[in-house]
Amino acid sequence: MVSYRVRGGNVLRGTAFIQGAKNAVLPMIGAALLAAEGRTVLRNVPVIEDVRRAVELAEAIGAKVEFHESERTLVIDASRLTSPVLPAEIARRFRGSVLFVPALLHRLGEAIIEGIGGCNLGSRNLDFHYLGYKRLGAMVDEGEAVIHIKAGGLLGAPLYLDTPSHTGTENLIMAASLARGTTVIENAALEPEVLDVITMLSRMGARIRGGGTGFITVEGVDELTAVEHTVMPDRLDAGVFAMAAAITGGDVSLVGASLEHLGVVRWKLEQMGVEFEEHGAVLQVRRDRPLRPINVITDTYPGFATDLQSPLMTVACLAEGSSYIHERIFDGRFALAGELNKMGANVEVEGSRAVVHGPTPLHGAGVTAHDLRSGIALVLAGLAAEGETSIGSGYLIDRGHGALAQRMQALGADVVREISTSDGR
Ligand SMILES: CC(=O)N[C@H]1[C@@H](OP(=O)(O)OP(=O)(O)OC[C@H]2O[C@@H](n3ccc(=O)[nH]c3=O)[C@H](O)[C@@H]2O)O[C@H](CO)[C@@H](O)[C@@H]1O
Ligand SMILES: C=C(OP(=O)(O)O)C(=O)O
Repeated sequence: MVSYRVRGGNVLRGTAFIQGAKNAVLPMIGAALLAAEGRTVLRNVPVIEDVRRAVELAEAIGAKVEFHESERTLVIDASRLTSPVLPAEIARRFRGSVLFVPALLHRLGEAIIEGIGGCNLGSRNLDFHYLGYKRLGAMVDEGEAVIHIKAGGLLGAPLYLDTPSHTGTENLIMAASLARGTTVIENAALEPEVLDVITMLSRMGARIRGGGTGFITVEGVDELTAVEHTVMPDRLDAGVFAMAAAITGGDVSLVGASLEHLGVVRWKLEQMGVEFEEHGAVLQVRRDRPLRPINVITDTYPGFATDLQSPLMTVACLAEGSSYIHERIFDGRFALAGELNKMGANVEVEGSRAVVHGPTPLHGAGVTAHDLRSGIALVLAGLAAEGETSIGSGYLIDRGHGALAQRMQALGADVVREISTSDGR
């Protein structure tokens, strides 16, 4: 059992290194499995549990994978895939397992999905994925426990997404890249991670136009080759460290953060009183005035990222007035409110809306991470709280943030990662 212990009150100052993006590297591992020859090299890979699970899953289907963690580099040899089964015990532990399906369909003609994990955020449907595969010519059998997808050679087709699904767009682009003929995907996702995946696939030989426009055209090719690619920085990790500076009234330099990728998050934090300054490739973030309340509506990119809604809720607890949050992407993403209230916050939730009545001084407590982002949001709460906060289910935080305690400690925070055995030893 992993937990995080945070003693609050320290003002964060110094330099933090932003990791590579979780939500880019997972589809890139899926893309690497499309290459039937050679070895793919991925650099700037975040050392997080989701990547470790992805490595295990790739090995389970026959790929040879080396994760050189200290070099943050993955070397993937997918020349021999041997099993179409994504086994439950690995696949259920992270969402990225769903991104292995296109490679299995092209390389082995079928994918057998025994489970799909990821954060528990309410309904997380995959109907756009399945509908897309069907339109490309696959047969999808959605059983109670196992999903079986079969494809005897995919054919390009016009596709659309009801809403611009992040992994849905990536999966359909990958499926279309080796399908015969042309595929057009309407209402495609615009996230920077999706564009980074398109860049990698294009280097591999895929013919993809329209990334970032919402209309993507893919001309199928016969094969894709193994390449070297550097994963983009993680804008969610950057957003969290910016908010850590904000909540403690600190001043931090973020190496590898991009203001462009932060988008609306930057404007919202500025409205709250946070200052950003770019010094070449380093982003400085500081806050030395009282926090103002904020209104936030989450949306697909370029809207406010739902994954940063939880950390922002924590920051809003210290703002001088009431903040309003409308969560539009997931229908179960407010479990954090109850945990923050245990720490002295006053957050009211009604349906998809939350009101954060600030400012409320926070005090340390024993709290639980319900998902990755509520976990990191509780670490932020602990930084601002009086006394000690203990955050359980820390594995969920480790799914998406590597070396968190060390990186926080480097800024002067008192954050410790602890491991205990289940029998209390
Ligand atoms: C590994 C990864 O990249 N995870 C990210 C990805 O998740 P993920 O790709 O799972 O999120 P989606 O964009 O697909 O889902 C967004 C919404 O669309 C709905 N939907 C999606 C697909 C579908 O076939 N049918 C359907 O109804 C979902 O239920 C959800 O309400 O994007 C989310 C939204 O930015 C982020 O929070 C996750 O961090
Ligand atoms: C929801 C998230 O991840 P996943 O889609 O991997 O569950 C997240 O990163 O906050």
